[in-house]
Amino acid sequence: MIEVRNLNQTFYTAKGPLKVLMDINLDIPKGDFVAVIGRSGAGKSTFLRTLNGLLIPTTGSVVVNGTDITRLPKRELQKYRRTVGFIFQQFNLVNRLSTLDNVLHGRLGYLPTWRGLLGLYGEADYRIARQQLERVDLAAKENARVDSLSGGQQQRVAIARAMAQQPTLMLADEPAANLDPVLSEEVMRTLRRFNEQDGVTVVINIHALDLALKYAKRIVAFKRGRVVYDGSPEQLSEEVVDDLYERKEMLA
Ligand SMILES: Nc1ncnc2c1ncn2[C@@H]1O[C@H](COP(=O)(O)OP(=O)(O)OP(=O)(O)O)[C@@H](O)[C@H]1O
Repeated sequence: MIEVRNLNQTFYTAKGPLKVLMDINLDIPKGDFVAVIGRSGAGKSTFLRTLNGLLIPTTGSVVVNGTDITRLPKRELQKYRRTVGFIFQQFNLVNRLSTLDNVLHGRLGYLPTWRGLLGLYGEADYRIARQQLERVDLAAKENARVDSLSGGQQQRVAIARAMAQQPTLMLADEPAANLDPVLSEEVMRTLRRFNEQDGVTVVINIHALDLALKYAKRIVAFKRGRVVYDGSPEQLSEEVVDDLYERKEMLA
């Protein structure tokens, strides 16, 4: 369970303070699948980075299973981040390495640093990595250099790597943005499958509203740093969407 309380994020820029998140209050129960939507600059990525402990909020807290992760000592924060998978728009794989080696990177947080540096993974790490590769249908490609795979396959490798972390929370920042519509659906289906089969909580930033409505269990809409909708995909009305994307203003 994630409890976001009175979260505010202000960046102090050369042009003065920039309020990016304002008074965010959300409860995200285990196993939820949340799509965060909103216009560019609404604060979606900033919100995700706060959930991952990458950003310390200006004020407020993010309590995960009883612990406020925004004020953790470095070591504890590293431990927390081991349990959070992060999927990026640009896949963030190591191109010159094999598919399997990339998935094994998901195990690094469980290894002492020296073993990680030498790539000395244990049997269990290989087993977990191969299991995840199988689940994304890429077992046959384990020795292939990852940059020889298609974009959709690379994103599936990235998902397998995140799943190899055995995360309780999976964050994804526009994971389908660089993919064609068919591959985008495939990535969303994969995330939903892991969400349902493993009970992993998923929070995803996404511009494609159709995919958000089809695959998420819950929509959270941000407008200029505030939550303006939090509810089911079914109940998200045209009016809210128009207002969110300021469509009427744009057409006027
Ligand atoms: N570290 C930072 N320092 C200063 N400003 C920042 C920083 N990070 C983000 N911003 C600003 O905060 C605002 C919100 O950015 P954010 O990336 O969270 O938006 P977003 O909703 O994810 O947008 P997009 O959909 O384009 O990714 C933007 O104006 C951005 O320029």
